[in-house]
Amino acid sequence: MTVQKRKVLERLRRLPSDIDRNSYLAEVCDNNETLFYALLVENMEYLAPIVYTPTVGQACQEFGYRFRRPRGMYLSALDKGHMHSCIGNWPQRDVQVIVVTDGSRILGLGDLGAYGMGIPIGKLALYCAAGGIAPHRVMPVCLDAGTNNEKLLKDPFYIGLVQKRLRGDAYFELVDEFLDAIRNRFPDAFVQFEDFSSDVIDFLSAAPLCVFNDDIQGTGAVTLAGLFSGLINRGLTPESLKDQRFVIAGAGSAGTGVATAILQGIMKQGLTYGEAVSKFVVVDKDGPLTVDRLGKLTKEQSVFARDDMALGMTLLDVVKQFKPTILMGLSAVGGLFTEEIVREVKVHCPQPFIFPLSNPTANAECSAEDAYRWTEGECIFASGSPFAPVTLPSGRILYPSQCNNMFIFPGIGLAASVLKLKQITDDMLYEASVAVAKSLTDDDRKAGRVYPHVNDIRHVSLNVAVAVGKKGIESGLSKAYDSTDIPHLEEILSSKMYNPTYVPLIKNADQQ
Ligand SMILES: NC(=O)C1=CN([C@@H]2O[C@H](COP(=O)(O)OP(=O)(O)OC[C@H]3O[C@@H](n4cnc5c(N)ncnc54)[C@H](O)[C@@H]3O)[C@@H](O)[C@H]2O)C=CC1
Ligand SMILES: CC(=O)C(=O)O
Ligand SMILES: [Mg+2]
Repeated sequence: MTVQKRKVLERLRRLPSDIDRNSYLAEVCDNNETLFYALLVENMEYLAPIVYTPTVGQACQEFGYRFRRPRGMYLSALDKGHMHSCIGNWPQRDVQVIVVTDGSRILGLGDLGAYGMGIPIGKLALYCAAGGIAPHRVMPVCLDAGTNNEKLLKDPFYIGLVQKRLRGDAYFELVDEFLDAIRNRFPDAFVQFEDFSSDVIDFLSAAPLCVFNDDIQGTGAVTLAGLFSGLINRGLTPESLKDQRFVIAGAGSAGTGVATAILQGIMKQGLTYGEAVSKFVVVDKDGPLTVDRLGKLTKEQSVFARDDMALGMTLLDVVKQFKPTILMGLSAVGGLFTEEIVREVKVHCPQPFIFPLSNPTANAECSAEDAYRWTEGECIFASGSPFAPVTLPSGRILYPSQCNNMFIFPGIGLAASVLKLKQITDDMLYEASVAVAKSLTDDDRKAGRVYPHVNDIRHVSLNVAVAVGKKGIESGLSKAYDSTDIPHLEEILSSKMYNPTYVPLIKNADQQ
């Protein structure tokens, strides 16, 4: 395979843009899956931004024009009443990990309808390469309930249903029928919900299936991990999480998921619920979440409603009043963190955390270069999509970190599929955060990183799987293993990881 890999890499380097590289890699994957995964495993830093965020965003936007061959299962509102037979037609018999989207909120790009299929495909590429799930055991799914994106409804290449989105009962019946069909054919499958608009998310209790919402749970866990390692880098202990003050811009699935995970993390350091909740201001497009908005907030948002802020306050006003030590963005609004806002944070905290987590790159609340410049290189920076190292005028080089749920979901999927976990609990997610924080190397820390290098993602995913699996077994939630297996978990899980190598077509005499 060595020459083949070299050839593909050379061709990739000669292509003019990342979107061309993305299309070419899709072709490689269609023609030779083993080669594709071998390349991805060995060149994660180079290829993850092409297969995954940020380029996958453009791939979704241009999905119809670039479409060559179907990959994954498209289930539309027209399949209502037939989903059992549709799922029955999937050619592989041992599906263990499913990523499903309805395309209603793709990264920070809004409603992309059936074009959203690029996301389950990209996520599952990482499940295979980083989490070691064999490619024949994964299934990307797009639930096509229509789209409200006028541009797509007029797009001659649009591949989805040309109709407005189903809402209410009609929509939930579609999702229910899908889940029912999965339960019927793949009862032990792990189902990841991805990029569903926050106003329709209500599936986390799809028992007896093991379901996981990546945007809420995965993003929460990965963010908490970066806070732990950032505090350690600053010479503090993880317990000092309880002394931080958080402003989170964005109160959708990701923003509230992050706030909830940190809240639980703080309570584990000994604070009461009331004390912990007072550490947060969560802001949405209308300003801070406040008690006078309670009737209009979701259950998850209501937790963070405050009585000392006013509806309509700007982010700058909030920062001035609350004096956060940590500023996070999950708003999908590119450039939301202005120079004035970031400098204001630094007035009260000399070494703040600045985490613009929205994807893809154009939607990040600020760039790495801006955040470092505006804080004289003193901030801890992490973003959802990768940024290149930044050289300050002094010549000092700073290495931004990538805070993306990609450090969490492949490991959770590995644990869930091997151990046949019945559910993913908050305790497991907390252990996943700790495992990511512990996976940093001395070199990562020396470079000021708060997340592991992406080239280590396979190892990080194994660490996550071991931590989550151990908690799962201890909680009696594994259908396949018990407490006697805990000491051997790492060996068990690593031995089950898919390795992209060619299998000999003709067996040697001693193998026959
Ligand atoms: N780094 C990572 O691992 C992840 C990043 N994300 C990113 O988070 C972003 C949001 O995702 P969701 O929460 O699912 O979307 P969403 O659409 O549910 O939520 C967006 C939120 O931002 C708020 N918002 C809009 N304009 C704002 C403004 N000017 N100021 C403050 N808040 C504003 C909205 O009111 C809403 O509460 C996306 O860009 C997505 O790519 C999501 C999951 C993981
Ligand atoms: C990373 C991810 O899941 C998102 O941006 O939605
Ligand atoms: Mg997502």
